[in-house]
Amino acid sequence: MGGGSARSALTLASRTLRTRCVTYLPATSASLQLLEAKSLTGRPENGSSSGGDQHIFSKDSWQTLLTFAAAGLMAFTGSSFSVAAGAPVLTEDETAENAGRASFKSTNPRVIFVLGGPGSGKGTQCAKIVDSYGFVHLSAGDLLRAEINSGSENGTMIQNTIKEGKIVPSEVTVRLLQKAMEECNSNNFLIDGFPRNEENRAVFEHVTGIEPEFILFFDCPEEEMEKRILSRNQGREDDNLETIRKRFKVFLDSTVPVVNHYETTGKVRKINATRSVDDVFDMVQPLFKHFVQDDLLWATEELLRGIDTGDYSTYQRLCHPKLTAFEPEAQGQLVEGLDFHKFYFDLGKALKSSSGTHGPAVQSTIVAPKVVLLGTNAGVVTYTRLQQIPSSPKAGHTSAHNETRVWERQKNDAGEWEWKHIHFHRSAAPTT
Ligand SMILES: Nc1ncnc2c1ncn2[C@@H]1O[C@H](COP(=O)(O)OP(=O)(O)OP(=O)(O)O)[C@@H](O)[C@H]1O
Ligand SMILES: Nc1ccn([C@H]2C[C@H](O)[C@@H](COP(=O)(O)O)O2)c(=O)n1
Repeated sequence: MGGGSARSALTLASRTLRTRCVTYLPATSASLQLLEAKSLTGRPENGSSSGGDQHIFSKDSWQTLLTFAAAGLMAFTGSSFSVAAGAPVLTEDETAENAGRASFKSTNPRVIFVLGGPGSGKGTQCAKIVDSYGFVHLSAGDLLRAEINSGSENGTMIQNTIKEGKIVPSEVTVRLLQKAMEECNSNNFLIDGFPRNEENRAVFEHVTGIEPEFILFFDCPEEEMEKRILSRNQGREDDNLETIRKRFKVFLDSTVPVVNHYETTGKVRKINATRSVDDVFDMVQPLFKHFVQDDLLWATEELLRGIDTGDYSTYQRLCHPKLTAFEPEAQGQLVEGLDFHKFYFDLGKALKSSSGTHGPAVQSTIVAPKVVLLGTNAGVVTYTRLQQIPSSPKAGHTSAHNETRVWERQKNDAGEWEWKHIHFHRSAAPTT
């Protein structure tokens, strides 16, 4: 499982760890950091002989920071993955509850507002982003149309407002969006056609407290949008020339000021939407790749937390049943499947219950992570893992391993994207 020795498994199973809040300090002195990194990791590429441009930390000061922070070598505000000793032990029920949660659902949803004139291609591009990047698409217009069709008490008011090309009162739209987000087992949302005006923006912010990651803005001339809408053929009541013209005016008068507001915060990502659907998507994709990388790192952190806490259900949920691995425990053999790894979880549990130990927790820190995507559905994460092991072989001992973990993104039975761990390689990191 990549969790170390049976002794460490005992400690892993004895406490459950909690991730600390993360803050990064801007690093300022690369040369000093490089010098100290050498003394910490002993990586030859960190030495002066390999030259300042070749070492792994030189381009990413935050990665360097992680290294020093992990070693307590500098003023420290966190690491990409650090766990607090002394966190409460989870009950069996709590562990089971964690296991049932969606991988990336947290209290901090990732929201992207998608704006652009009527017919600029928002819905079309959102569908492609959903397909490739696993976001949930919430179209404010679709939610309002569904509300009309549901026969709700607001239905007639919404219908008349839409027919007029006007904007529905914000509390109605925000309530629908909030409900849809809550019902969704995801943390990544594309909110399309919203906020349509300043009031939409203010009410959403007030009610949800969510700040968008960025605003994806499709820029398209009116003639092109008009042409597209008139040949859309979806039977929409507002796709007639008279209403289209009104919608264009509302867009200019009410939505463009919202875009301008976000311009001042540097959050607008403007895309030229006049080209073909595929060309436009090519311009959109770079804005989403780093989310996939973040999620992959997050999945890796969750996996390590599962290992450190002896939480086999988390491990099993994140791993493909045919996971393959090279690790020191396997004596140079490639092992396949989860049984080999489960042994250490079971052993840790058994040792814990026989000794009744409640020592401090094992603490894993990921140092210098690199995430390489292979398309949008596979990726490789490499890093050095520092494990602070309270009891083995001597109190406070730190072990260092280099780990390479390969992940594949698959759709589960509910049609949701999930990362599955399919292969790893773990070796002792050189310490001199
Ligand atoms: N880049 C494009 N080139 C040509 N046609 C496009 C392009 N993008 C979308 N379309 C077509 O234009 C029409 C409008 O696109 P879409 O429904 O995605 O726009 P929208 O911005 O979501 O519109 P609305 O705000 O009215 O809901 C659709 O018929 C779609 O197939
Ligand atoms: N935030 C919103 C979004 C949409 N509407 C109404 C008014 C729009 O003309 C209509 C259709 O929206 P679309 O599908 O074009 O995004 O829905 C609103 O009032 N407030």
